[in-house]
Amino acid sequence: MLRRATATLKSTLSLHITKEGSGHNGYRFHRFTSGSPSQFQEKDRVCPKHKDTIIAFVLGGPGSGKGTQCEKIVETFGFKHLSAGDLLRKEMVSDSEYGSMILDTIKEGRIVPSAVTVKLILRELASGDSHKFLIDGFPRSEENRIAFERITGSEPNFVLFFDCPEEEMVKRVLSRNQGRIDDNIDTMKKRLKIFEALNLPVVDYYAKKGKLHKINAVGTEDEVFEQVRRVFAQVSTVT
Ligand SMILES: Nc1ncnc2c1ncn2[C@@H]1O[C@H](COP(=O)(O)OP(=O)(O)OP(=O)(O)O)[C@@H](O)[C@H]1O
Ligand SMILES: Nc1ccn([C@H]2C[C@H](O)[C@@H](COP(=O)(O)O)O2)c(=O)n1
Ligand SMILES: [Mg+2]
Repeated sequence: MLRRATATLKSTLSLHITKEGSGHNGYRFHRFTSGSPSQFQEKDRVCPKHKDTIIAFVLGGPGSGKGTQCEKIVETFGFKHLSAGDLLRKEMVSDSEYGSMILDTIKEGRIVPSAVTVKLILRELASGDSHKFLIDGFPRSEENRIAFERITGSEPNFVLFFDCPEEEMVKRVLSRNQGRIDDNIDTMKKRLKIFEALNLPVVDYYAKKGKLHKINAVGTEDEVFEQVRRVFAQVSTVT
């Protein structure tokens, strides 16, 4: 039987979790004592305890269509969608002490420190009773990946990668029209460089582990989703 969460997330970079407990979905919390991911120890772990927990990371360059496809996956396969970018934007406009740091980082197309992003993701993983998660736009770097794996002690079940030519990504971002501060050509150029330098190594890492499902992101939304559907049919037989 699942117990009610009693964990309190203290709003600090050091990710202190002051009480032990578990969420409806079985995420257990342990006491955090350290600040940097490299300092996390075995006892600091936040573990998915629900035996059927499924975590899929959703990767791809800026504008490759991650968010669009995640919405379709939610409708069709009932996953909970966590967008790291959306969580950071929400945190940015809240009263958070990290607000201005997140704003500056996103404007410059850089990556927010993992301690902040992982904390926001863990909070979502532990809330509600879902146990099937799409984590969109994360990990964006090896630092993100290592922090998540150290803290949760778990790896994604599988990883989707939306492969899209730069030219197409630029076209999509510049016509997105959602008022995002990073949807301009200067920030986009920086985001593409960061994507290549920091995110592609993560993509390679999961490819080598046999967890990566590469999707051709060029085509209509429905054409792309047909490929996604095939991946879910395949993984549902092995997860
Ligand atoms: N297959 C597609 N063909 C054409 N346009 C698309 C396609 N998929 C998504 N788009 C459009 O491209 C834009 C970017 O898509 P989306 O926001 O899903 O990308 P993203 O990968 O989440 O980007 P970001 O990393 O910047 O959040 C949106 O305006 C969306 O409507
Ligand atoms: N793991 C992440 C995810 C996102 N960010 C920041 C930097 C991105 O450019 C921005 C927007 O993310 P998106 O909505 O495009 O997924 O948010 C980050 O620092 N770390
Ligand atoms: Mg997105």
